[in-house]
Amino acid sequence: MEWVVNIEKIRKTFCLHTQGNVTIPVLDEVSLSLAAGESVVLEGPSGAGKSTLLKLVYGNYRMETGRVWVRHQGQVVEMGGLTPMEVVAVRNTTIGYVSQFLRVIPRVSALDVVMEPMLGRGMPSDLAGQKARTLLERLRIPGRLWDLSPTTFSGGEQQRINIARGFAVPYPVMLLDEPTASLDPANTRTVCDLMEEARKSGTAFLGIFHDQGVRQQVATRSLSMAPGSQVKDASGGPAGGQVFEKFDKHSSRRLMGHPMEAT
Ligand SMILES: Nc1ncnc2c1ncn2[C@@H]1O[C@H](COP(=O)(O)OP(=O)(O)OP(=O)(O)O)[C@@H](O)[C@H]1O
Repeated sequence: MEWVVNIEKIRKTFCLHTQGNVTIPVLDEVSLSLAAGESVVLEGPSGAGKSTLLKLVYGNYRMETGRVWVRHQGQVVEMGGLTPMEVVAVRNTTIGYVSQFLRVIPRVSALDVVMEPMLGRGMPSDLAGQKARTLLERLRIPGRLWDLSPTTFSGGEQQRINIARGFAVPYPVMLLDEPTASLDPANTRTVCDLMEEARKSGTAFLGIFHDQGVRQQVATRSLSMAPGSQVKDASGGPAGGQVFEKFDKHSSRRLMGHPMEAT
């Protein structure tokens, strides 16, 4: 199937300039492609580089080597080669990102935070308001909070505002970094439902979920990231990429191999 994101041999090492130039190698020639309607879940121990990989795809970090190709409005673009304005354009229409933390803007109401991406795409405000209310209801945010700034909301409430905002408009690609971290089971189920609805409409997900039950529910494919792992393919030889273990939900088979391989 045609990819929407193609990560090609990316390498990332952090250098802590203020701490004696200590270097932290995180990603070593990681490759992965993501197709429309797929939900790829990244697994691996803390520090394996899962969040770093998402941030590289989103254009937050620069990679040392490698490329992140993205299909954006009929063109193929390479995230590392874009200007900041071009990165913003890709984020507005092609790649959505939901982390566990809401960047709260003081004095902007929860309803406005959720409506903003819809208004940004030209949706009339009455329709945007209606859709925002539906999302807030689905995510069980009490109506008395809708007109308040989320500044004082609980961690879980802020996280649900973030999710409502993230799912307010459709994106071909969504990056999810622990979006259910502080949620109760009912709201976690709602997030899984929102993901499934979007996936069926063609959204490709690349996500991190520490809850194994959520991972099993949402993944169509799982990739295991091993920090500092040797570079091997399924036959044990060099593959030019970090080892990933793949689990194909539909075939219920465990596969070992290079992540660029088709599943
Ligand atoms: N901005 C940064 N500057 C320096 N080092 C960083 C930075 N971001 C991440 N790291 C380091 O990179 C490594 C990978 O971090 P990352 O957050 O990607 O791991 P993770 O697999 O998402 O972990 P977790 O499951 O704990 O969230 C860690 O050792 C971390 O200290």
